[in-house]
Amino acid sequence: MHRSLESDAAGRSIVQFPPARDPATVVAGRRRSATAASAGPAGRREHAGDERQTNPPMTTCAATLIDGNLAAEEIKEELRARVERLAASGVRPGLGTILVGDDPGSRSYVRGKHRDCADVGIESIRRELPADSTQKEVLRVVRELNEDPACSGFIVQLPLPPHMDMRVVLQAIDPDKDADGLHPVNLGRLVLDQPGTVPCTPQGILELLRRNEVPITGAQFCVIGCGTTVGRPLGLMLTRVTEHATVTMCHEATVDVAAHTRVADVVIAAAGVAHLVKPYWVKPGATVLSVGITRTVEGILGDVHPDVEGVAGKWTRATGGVGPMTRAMLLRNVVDLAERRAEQDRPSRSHADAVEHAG
Ligand SMILES: NC(=O)C1=CN([C@@H]2O[C@H](COP(=O)(O)OP(=O)(O)OC[C@H]3O[C@@H](n4cnc5c(N)ncnc54)[C@H](OP(=O)(O)O)[C@@H]3O)[C@@H](O)[C@H]2O)C=CC1
Ligand SMILES: Nc1nc(=O)c2c([nH]1)NC[C@@H]1CN(c3ccc(C(=O)N[C@@H](CCC(=O)O)C(=O)O)cc3)C=[N+]21
Repeated sequence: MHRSLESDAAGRSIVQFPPARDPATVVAGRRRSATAASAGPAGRREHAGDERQTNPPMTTCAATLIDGNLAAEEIKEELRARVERLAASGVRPGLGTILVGDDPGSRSYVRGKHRDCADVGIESIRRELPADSTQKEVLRVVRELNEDPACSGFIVQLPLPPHMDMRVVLQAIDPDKDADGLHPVNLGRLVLDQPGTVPCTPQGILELLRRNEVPITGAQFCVIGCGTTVGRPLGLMLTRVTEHATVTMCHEATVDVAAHTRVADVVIAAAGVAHLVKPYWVKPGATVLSVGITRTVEGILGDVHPDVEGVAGKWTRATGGVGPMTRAMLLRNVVDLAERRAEQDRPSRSHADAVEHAG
């Protein structure tokens, strides 16, 4: 492998891409000449940067777009039926959100979550605190929702202001009300393959793959990013015996991420680095999901370069893919929690029988 290596201030190796004689640039060159007569709209070149980093726009053999909005709508339809059944037994699920500060992105996510709740009949419980609140004040609201019988599950919108310790706040959530699946008990249950609440985004990714008939068992996955909300739990889920995928996890110290993505049947980009995955990083026909988000003045940029469309078999864009599924899975977690609680609160059949006999 030919690549140029440098070291950063911490002495870690940095790979310069594209390396001058990297074999992938040959692939990119071949693609360029093969498609020279079918150049796509000029607008698709806007983030191309170095010409050698990206393939030219390809209008032929474009990847099939995986539609997260459609799958999320199907899931919401399933949830509406479950919510109606709960309502018939006198139970209304409720989702709580705790938003600290006024980050416009976070505000917009939370708004979206409550719109979704209204859409399927889940009650919304909103708590908002100013950015300069103390951690103690946030913990008080966490405890309040832990105790609130109307709240089946809740989330603390991340990131929290820098003066707070996210771990302390997440640990204060009752694990049986942890709608995000980010409490250490639920992450521990995931490691041990025990029932519990599973984080929304990896759950949404698996659901999206299943509904779009992307093979999982035996497939080679490359997950870029091992953060707590996406990459790390996704790796755990993909390697359970029920999924049995082979997974390579990449992170900032991975020397040559492209070497791992190029051999993958499925690439999941969850690093939060705009347009990280270039077309020449992708095995032709592979499935590529864009999860990481970078907000810019021009709008949302995903971790996957738009020209990947010309190489992938199936793919998602930065929006309309994994995002709506994350929201749908949050609703599903809340309905799961409400059903579990209703089951626990119902007197068991044997107990009810015993009462009847006694009477
Ligand atoms: N679309 C959706 O529904 C959702 C999107 N997101 C987005 O997904 C992204 C990931 O979220 P989260 O898991 O919380 O992220 P974190 O910030 O916790 O983790 C990011 C991970 O990416 C790795 N990384 C960063 N830069 C590179 C790079 N150049 N090459 C390889 N790996 C890299 C980091 O490596 P290291 O471990 O070495 O630091 C780390 O493991 C974010 O952009 C977030 O906004 C999150 C939730 C839902
Ligand atoms: N406790 C917590 N749980 C989270 O799940 C959580 C979080 N904090 N902090 C931030 C990230 C990010 N995240 C997204 C959810 C939906 C979309 C989504 O629906 N996006 C739309 C576009 C939305 C827009 O245009 O702004 C789409 O992809 O089509 C995106 C990102 C959840 N996160």
